[in-house]
Amino acid sequence: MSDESRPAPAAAARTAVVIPAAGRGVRLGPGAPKALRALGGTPMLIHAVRAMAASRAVSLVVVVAPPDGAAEVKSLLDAHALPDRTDFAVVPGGETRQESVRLGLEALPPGYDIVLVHDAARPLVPVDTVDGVIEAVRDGAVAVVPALPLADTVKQVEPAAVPGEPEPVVATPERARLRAVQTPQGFDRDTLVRAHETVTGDVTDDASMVERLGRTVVVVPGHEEAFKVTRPLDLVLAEAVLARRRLNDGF
Ligand SMILES: Nc1ccn([C@@H]2O[C@H](COP(=O)(O)OP(=O)(O)OP(=O)(O)O)[C@@H](O)[C@H]2O)c(=O)n1
Ligand SMILES: C[C@](O)(CO)[C@H](O)COP(=O)(O)O
Repeated sequence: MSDESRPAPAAAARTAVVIPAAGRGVRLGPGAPKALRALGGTPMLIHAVRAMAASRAVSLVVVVAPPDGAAEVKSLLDAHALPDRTDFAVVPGGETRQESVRLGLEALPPGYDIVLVHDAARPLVPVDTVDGVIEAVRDGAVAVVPALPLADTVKQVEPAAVPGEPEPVVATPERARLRAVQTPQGFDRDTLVRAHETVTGDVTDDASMVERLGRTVVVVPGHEEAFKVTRPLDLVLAEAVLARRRLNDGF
């Protein structure tokens, strides 16, 4: 079925979220798996779960835990206050983000027509961004990514033949047409499942798998606070954003 002929899901279509949280966090440095590290005294994963459950449209959250950490993640979810209206499940993840997302998708029960995929490593995404993605899928898009314009100019390079040597620039893409893509990414469930069943090779996000199916992916506004905690400085920024929120909220 083409994008044009796909009927928009009913406004009542149920939405589930898969949270890949099985990464090590190598770029963040030594320590516990990244999703379990503390942000403002609470594991990053719990912030991400709360950010998804903050949307009234979300009725199920499936967390994809580090392969040997499913029991620990279950205990964490039990130990933290989470909304009653949302169901939670935990499954063990895989070697790559792609594999972890696939394992999360396989754990989804029937009855959820819209699926979001959200990095545990983006703990501070605001609920308006989550709702904006869901609304765009409800309006008929098969794949939706939140994204921001770039502040830096981007160069395409020829990787250096010898590591450490200067890399020759081969092109400067027009910045006005580039976007930095975040999560949650939102999908028509059948389309995302097909993408994970058929697309092979290295990809860094789920929407690019849908692109490879030849389907249209659309962009909605992302948010500065939906940044990914990847390197140590990102954790400093996340702590500052959280402290500002707590000050503004008066707790
Ligand atoms: N095998 C993997 C690898 C990554 N992820 C998840 O995918 C998200 C985005 O990945 P990234 O920020 O790259 O996390 P890590 O893989 O943990 O980071 P690094 O590459 O620095 O090790 C994270 O929530 C991470 O837990 C996952 O579920 N399973
Ligand atoms: C999915 C993602 O967060 C979109 O920006 C990103 O591609 C994940 O990349 P990473 O290599 O796992 O950090």
